[in-house]
Amino acid sequence: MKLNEYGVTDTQPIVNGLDLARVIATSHLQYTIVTDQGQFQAQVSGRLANMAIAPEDFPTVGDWVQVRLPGNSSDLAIIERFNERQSVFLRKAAGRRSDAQLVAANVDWVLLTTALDANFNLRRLERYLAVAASSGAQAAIVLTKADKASDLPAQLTEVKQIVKNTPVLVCDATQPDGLTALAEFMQPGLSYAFLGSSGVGKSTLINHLLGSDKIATQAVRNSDAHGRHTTTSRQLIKLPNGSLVIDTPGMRELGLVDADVDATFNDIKELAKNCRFKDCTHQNEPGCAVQAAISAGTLSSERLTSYQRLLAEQNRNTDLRGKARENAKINRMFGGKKQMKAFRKEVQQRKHR
Ligand SMILES: Nc1nc2c(ncn2[C@@H]2O[C@H](COP(=O)(O)OP(=O)(O)OP(=O)(O)O)[C@@H](O)[C@H]2O)c(=O)[nH]1
Ligand SMILES: [Zn+2]
Repeated sequence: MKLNEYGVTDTQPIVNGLDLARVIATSHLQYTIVTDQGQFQAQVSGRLANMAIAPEDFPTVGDWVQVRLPGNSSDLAIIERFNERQSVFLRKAAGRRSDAQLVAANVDWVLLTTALDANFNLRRLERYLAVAASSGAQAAIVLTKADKASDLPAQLTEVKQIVKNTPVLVCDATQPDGLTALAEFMQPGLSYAFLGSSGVGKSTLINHLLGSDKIATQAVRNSDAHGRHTTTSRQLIKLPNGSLVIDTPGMRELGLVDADVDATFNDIKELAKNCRFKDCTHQNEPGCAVQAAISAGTLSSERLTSYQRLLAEQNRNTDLRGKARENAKINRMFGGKKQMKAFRKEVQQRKHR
């Protein structure tokens, strides 16, 4: 097994005695990693676990890590360090928790997938573009189900207006050569992730790309430290052409925890520079250049609404994430907010003695 089959080898210096590895699956706090020596089950070192305060402080699929390999191959490898992440995908944790969950790291290209059938939705594409813009990964658009397109040329024109220079790939899984454009786009050694809502055809695409290697999406069995067999689903999938697909469950339902809405709507940002008021909300202020563009037909009012909605959602989530991190820190350092206040009071009183 060669590690460089699992991605473009990272160039950060490796500490003496440690080995470079890539995380290919996670399951609770256990990780499946690949090194030049082969595949191992791993856990994080006590030092890393102690320093961690938020989910993004733990390894995730796609991470490059430095590990101490076990003497005995049935023992766990220990993850001692992280290498710097080139891209990160976060989502809002389920339920009432305002926390973020880390979904994947070091994706080179995020493939924003949307269907050309009745579910075709430009607003959803704008949302995905905003997530991609803040992730550190490059974005491409994958349009699926071309056989069900209502008007392919018109739909393509609409997409291109929104995405500017982002590559656009059209797929039809019902045709023998319907995925050629996508397959040719994907390069060996680079990591890709499909981002798109349920039913747009992501699994279908991955299975077609896997061809006769379909087996690779099935669960892998590993022995853990105690000789028990654990089953983890493989989340970093090697395609026959050498490219890699990161397909973690959370990748399919990203919210806007981390998004760059402004980057995606820089046409509106540019227009807004000409509004009379600096804090114009583009609703009914006099001298609003954005409303003027809508009246002139050069900007659609749907796009403005989409921008404002996404911006509000982004601001809400950014606040939540900052607060969640802050609370986690306080709990770790003081045991809670009350204890922190008591501690501060104590320090103040000492100063005055
Ligand atoms: N007509 C048509 N149907 C397709 C095409 N690609 C996929 N489908 C169908 O669309 C449905 C959903 O496809 P999936 O690949 O399961 O979609 P998914 O995005 O992986 O969905 P989740 O697993 O829920 O995230 C299936 O019934 C596919 O057969 C296509 O190019 N044309
Ligand atoms: Zn305005």
